[in-house]
Amino acid sequence: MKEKNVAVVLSAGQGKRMHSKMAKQYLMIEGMPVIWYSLQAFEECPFIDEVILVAGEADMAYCREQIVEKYGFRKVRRIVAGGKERYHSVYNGLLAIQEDCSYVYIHDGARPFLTQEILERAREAVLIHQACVVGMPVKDTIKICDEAGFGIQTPDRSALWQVQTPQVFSYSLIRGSYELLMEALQKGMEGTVTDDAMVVERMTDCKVKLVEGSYSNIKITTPEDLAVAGSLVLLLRAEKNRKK
Ligand SMILES: Nc1ccn([C@@H]2O[C@H](COP(=O)(O)OP(=O)(O)OP(=O)(O)O)[C@@H](O)[C@H]2O)c(=O)n1
Ligand SMILES: C[C@](O)(CO)[C@H](O)COP(=O)(O)O
Repeated sequence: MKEKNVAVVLSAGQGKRMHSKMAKQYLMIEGMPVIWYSLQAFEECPFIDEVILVAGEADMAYCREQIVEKYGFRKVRRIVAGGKERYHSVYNGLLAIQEDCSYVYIHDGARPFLTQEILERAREAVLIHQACVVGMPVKDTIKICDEAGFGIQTPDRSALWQVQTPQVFSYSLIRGSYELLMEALQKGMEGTVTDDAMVVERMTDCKVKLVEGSYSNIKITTPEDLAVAGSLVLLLRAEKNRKK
């Protein structure tokens, strides 16, 4: 069977930490919306066949007209409504994928600096391991603190990675893991779910391989990230022109 790769691009968050009127994924970086950069990476990637865009219920028409149609993203086959938390949005994206899908590339729409090199490394890893996440070794020392804000433990930094997206899985593995998660949550399972790898870690025996991303593959979360992103776009553009 031919390998079929589908990207689920998440754009249904409210961006509360950005404190802007407009959701952060639609704010501009050097003339283009944040989400444009994320979608463009998949549009340019030769092995991604289609994209499911997950948007806020109130933003679905905006996404279709002002993002997908305006910029001509031909790989976006469906725009589906997200949910309250990131994992609800991922689940809705997964439900929209057809059964003939081989691998799913889940990506935060608010991470605009995804490169073709990262996508290639992720593909190599998922073909071997069935589950991988992009990330980078942490640069700072990390403290675990108590409720009063005192450091109580300093984990060995050499074993710590900061995790990014894309997070890539065989379709059957991630779909099955999310079905189990939804069942467990209904039965009262507690705890936060902040990425997709932890769903696979909790719900299955499958090990998730860490793949080198990039320190530039930042998530736009707070206002200073937007300023950094503006500088990064200019820097990466200059680098690209130098290589030509
Ligand atoms: N219910 C949600 C929450 C988040 N996301 C998406 O998941 C990515 C990462 O989430 P985060 O940075 O936490 O975004 P927000 O939830 O929008 O931010 P905040 O937590 O500050 O409100 C973003 O692309 C966001 O649009 C989503 O699709 N659905
Ligand atoms: C998935 C993720 O991008 C990994 O860093 C991140 O956890 C999602 O964003 P959030 O800020 O934790 O909701």
